[in-house]
Amino acid sequence: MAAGSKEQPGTRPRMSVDLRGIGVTLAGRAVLRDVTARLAEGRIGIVGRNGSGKTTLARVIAGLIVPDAGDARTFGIDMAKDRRAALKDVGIIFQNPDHQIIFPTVIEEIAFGLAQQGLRQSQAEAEAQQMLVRFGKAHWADAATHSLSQGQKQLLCLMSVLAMRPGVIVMDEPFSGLDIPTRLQLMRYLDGIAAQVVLVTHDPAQVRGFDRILWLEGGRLIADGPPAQVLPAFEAQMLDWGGMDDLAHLAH
Ligand SMILES: Nc1ncnc2c1ncn2[C@@H]1O[C@H](COP(=O)(O)OP(=O)(O)OP(=O)(O)O)[C@@H](O)[C@H]1O
Repeated sequence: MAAGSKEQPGTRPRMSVDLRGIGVTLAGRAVLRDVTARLAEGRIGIVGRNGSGKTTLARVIAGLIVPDAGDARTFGIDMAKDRRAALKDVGIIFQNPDHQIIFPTVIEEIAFGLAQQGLRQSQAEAEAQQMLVRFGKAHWADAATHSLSQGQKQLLCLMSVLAMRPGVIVMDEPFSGLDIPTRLQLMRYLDGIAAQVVLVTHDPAQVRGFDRILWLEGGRLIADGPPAQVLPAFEAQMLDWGGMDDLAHLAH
């Protein structure tokens, strides 16, 4: 684990996810409504209840969903229209690593994205091996991906995305299957990377040290600000709703 291997802050790219009036309707239901935010900070947390629209917003940012209303740009580019730019500039880590991993061995999985970016296979595998070394997992190279635990698969997804050096990494509940030491190691590692991180979570503890928090409720942005301002209100509201017996307050 190379938690100490911080990249130079100066290498951090100019970052900007620009969301203007984003609306998404799925199966006839408004899932996101008029979400506007310009995200220039290095660490952004998106919090909200089940069904509040967090994953949908993460997918819009990554260019995987075209909004029905509004405009979404990352580094000035509409990632939904320019998949080549999206592949280069935006990394996404899904909630379920089984939806992401496609290759039989670890080294092939990490090398794939690098080859897609234009590296020769031998070069891609050499860089993939370096990424494994960085995480103290050189011995995983030939391991069968299906034999990894859920947490190990999440780590593999993270290494695959980091290897491609995206400007923005969008992570949807990336720590859900991880034990505490692995989660802490990964969070420490994330602290040191140059890319902008947009992290979706239910758990305020995971984003307390972040620069900015977006709170979604019913597809709307109901709070947007520093963690010290947004998270206490979010936690109080969650406890309040959690204490109610009226299930109508649960997400749809
Ligand atoms: N493909 C789809 N078709 C229809 N409805 C969808 C689709 N995807 C999501 N939804 C609905 O949109 C709403 C928001 O879903 P989303 O996954 O964005 O929420 P979330 O905040 O990430 O939830 P969770 O915390 O449970 O992962 C939910 O009510 C969900 O049922």
